[in-house]
Amino acid sequence: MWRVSQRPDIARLIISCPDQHGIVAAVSELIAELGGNIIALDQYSTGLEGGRFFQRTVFHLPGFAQRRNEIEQTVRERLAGPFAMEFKLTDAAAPKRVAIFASKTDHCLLDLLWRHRRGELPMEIPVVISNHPDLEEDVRRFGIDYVHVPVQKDNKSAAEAQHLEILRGRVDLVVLARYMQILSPEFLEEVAVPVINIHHSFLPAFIGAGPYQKAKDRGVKLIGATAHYVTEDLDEGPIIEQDVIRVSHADDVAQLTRYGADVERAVLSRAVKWHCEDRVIRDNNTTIVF
Ligand SMILES: Nc1nc2c(c(=O)[nH]1)N[C@@H](CN(C=O)c1ccc(C(=O)N[C@@H](CCC(=O)O)C(=O)O)cc1)CN2
Repeated sequence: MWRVSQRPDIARLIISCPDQHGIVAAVSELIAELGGNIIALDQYSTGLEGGRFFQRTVFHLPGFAQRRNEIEQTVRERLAGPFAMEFKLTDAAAPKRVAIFASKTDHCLLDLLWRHRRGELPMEIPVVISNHPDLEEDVRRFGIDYVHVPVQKDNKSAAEAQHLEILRGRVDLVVLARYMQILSPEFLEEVAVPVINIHHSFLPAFIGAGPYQKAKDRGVKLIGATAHYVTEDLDEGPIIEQDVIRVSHADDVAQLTRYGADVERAVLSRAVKWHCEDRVIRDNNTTIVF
């Protein structure tokens, strides 16, 4: 039994544009004219008066892979131009190429590798990069390449240059699985693909380092985790997914860290899966998740 995400000839058209009458009709008519059959469609509008419209359309189109360039050009001419539309046209059968960055903490990294091995995440993992050697053996057991790139205060730009050399042309997404180095604006510009981070707090609470200690000191009754796109503003990027778990006064920081780890890895895996399925659309500093 094919899962939709694996079947050949399944395309996804992701659009955003100023809202106006006739967008859904125009998209549907064009897909039908091209010989496609819509199998899923989600849309959202922030309002007709000056609002923006977002839509994710999944359709079956025999020979899509061979006709992709022609279809993309037709979408550009018939939709993007007339509706001032931004769009992305993807092949659902083409897994996203995802590089994972990690430091010493293993739970988020191993959760992604384990779910990937089980076929739960529609992605390929060409490489894991870490600023520590600790996790190399674990990663290689999954048959995945591991590159140790040490990072110190005085060599950050050289380390990032090495990262870019490893990643160039090989990835569609970078995931920071508790990677404990702040990425420079230059790196984010150069890598030119989305970067997803898991922050171990329920943002916007407790931005930056040591959120579990901050949570303990504040006496919160809920702790959480947040997966977000990375921007140069630390932990302030568009939120993709969050979750929380109850805690009590009796829990010390070590217990908060243990409870939090389960939330972090579930939140990150959901965010990565939804991104790989083209379900997440950025709208300034927020996201729409279909
Ligand atoms: N440009 C960005 N880079 C990173 C982000 C981000 O949002 N924008 N998120 C962090 C992850 N993170 C919290 O989730 C985080 C990681 C590291 C630090 C930090 O202070 N790092 C120090 C070095 C610490 C060390 O060597 O152990 C530093 O980089 O100087 C704060 C928050 C990942 N990167």
